[in-house]
Amino acid sequence: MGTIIDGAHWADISRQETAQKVHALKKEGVTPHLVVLLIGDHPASASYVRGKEKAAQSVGITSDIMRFPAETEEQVILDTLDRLNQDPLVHGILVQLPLPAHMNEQRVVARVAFEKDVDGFHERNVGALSIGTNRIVPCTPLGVMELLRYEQIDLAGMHAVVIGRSNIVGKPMANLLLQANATVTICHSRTKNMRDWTRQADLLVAAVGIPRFVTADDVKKGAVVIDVGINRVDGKICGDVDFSSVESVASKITPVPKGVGPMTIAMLLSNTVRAAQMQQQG
Ligand SMILES: NC(=O)C1=CN([C@@H]2O[C@H](COP(=O)(O)OP(=O)(O)OC[C@H]3O[C@@H](n4cnc5c(N)ncnc54)[C@H](OP(=O)(O)O)[C@@H]3O)[C@@H](O)[C@H]2O)C=CC1
Ligand SMILES: Nc1nc(=O)c2c([nH]1)NC[C@@H]1CN(c3ccc(C(=O)N[C@@H](CCC(=O)O)C(=O)O)cc3)C=[N+]21
Repeated sequence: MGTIIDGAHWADISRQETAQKVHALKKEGVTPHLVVLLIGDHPASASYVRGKEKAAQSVGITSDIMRFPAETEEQVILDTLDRLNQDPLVHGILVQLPLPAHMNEQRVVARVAFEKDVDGFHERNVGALSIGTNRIVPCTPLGVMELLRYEQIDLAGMHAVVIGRSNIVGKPMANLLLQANATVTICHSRTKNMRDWTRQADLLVAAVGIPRFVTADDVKKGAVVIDVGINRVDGKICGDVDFSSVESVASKITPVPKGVGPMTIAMLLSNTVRAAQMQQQG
């Protein structure tokens, strides 16, 4: 039976490190400040955003949530972002996704000043990650890398298979694993005979968005399995991995909840401090 990776514990450790950095910044007269834009009434978003607010407070980061009705014109959001970009007291800006259908996600995300883009979604931050001059790295894949580091998993030479190629998770995840010298395979909805790939994985990262998509038959004995998925089934959240079957095959596995999710939030705080530090240094 595999060891369960305690994401809640590691997120706690990470937050303590971040709190110390916040303390040091405050001595220099800088209080890291995060602004979250919540547009529309996507039910999960409201609860995530409250979680972010609470976590920020716990490490001494101040935060504002700006709420906009779903029918808000995109221009209002763009103007708001322009103002926040100019405001020296704002260090981090996050636009909660998904956006209402009438908004152009790419255009909105591109409007956040890249220095304040604590999600790491701006093309400048994406480009930096891609050429290895990392600036701000997307929270979820960064959180996975931190978990692997805390668990002392040496990725060099490992075959890492990532299921999913989104800009938020799959692609940056693959880039980070490549930087850590893993051999990386990315699977997606057009991959043929996917099991042939996943069964070769020493590290398997599932970021698909389908409940319990990965089963024991997809996993090599002794593999490390990271479940990024957050799915709501019958009012409960579950991952993209069929935990009960895969647990007995994997050497280590993240649960859902209390796996990658809490690390994502911890990395948002860390990115906010990083952004404040970079703005402080000019
Ligand atoms: N824990 C956390 O902090 C976070 C969790 N999440 C969760 O992670 C999951 C993935 O999120 P995200 O990347 O944004 O999702 P997307 O829907 O943007 O991407 C899903 C990816 O999975 C691929 N895919 C879909 N169906 C299959 C299939 N049958 N076989 C193989 N690949 C498939 C898609 O392929 P294609 O490109 O071909 O369509 C796509 O690349 C979701 O459950 C989400 O809720 C997301 C962000 C943060
Ligand atoms: N601009 C933007 N940035 C994001 O980072 C972003 C986003 N939009 N939109 C939605 C996704 C999803 N996401 C999660 C973060 C934490 C948990 C989390 O902490 N989950 C807890 C459980 C929470 C619960 O019980 O509902 C856990 O896994 O233990 C989940 C999901 C960030 N996202």
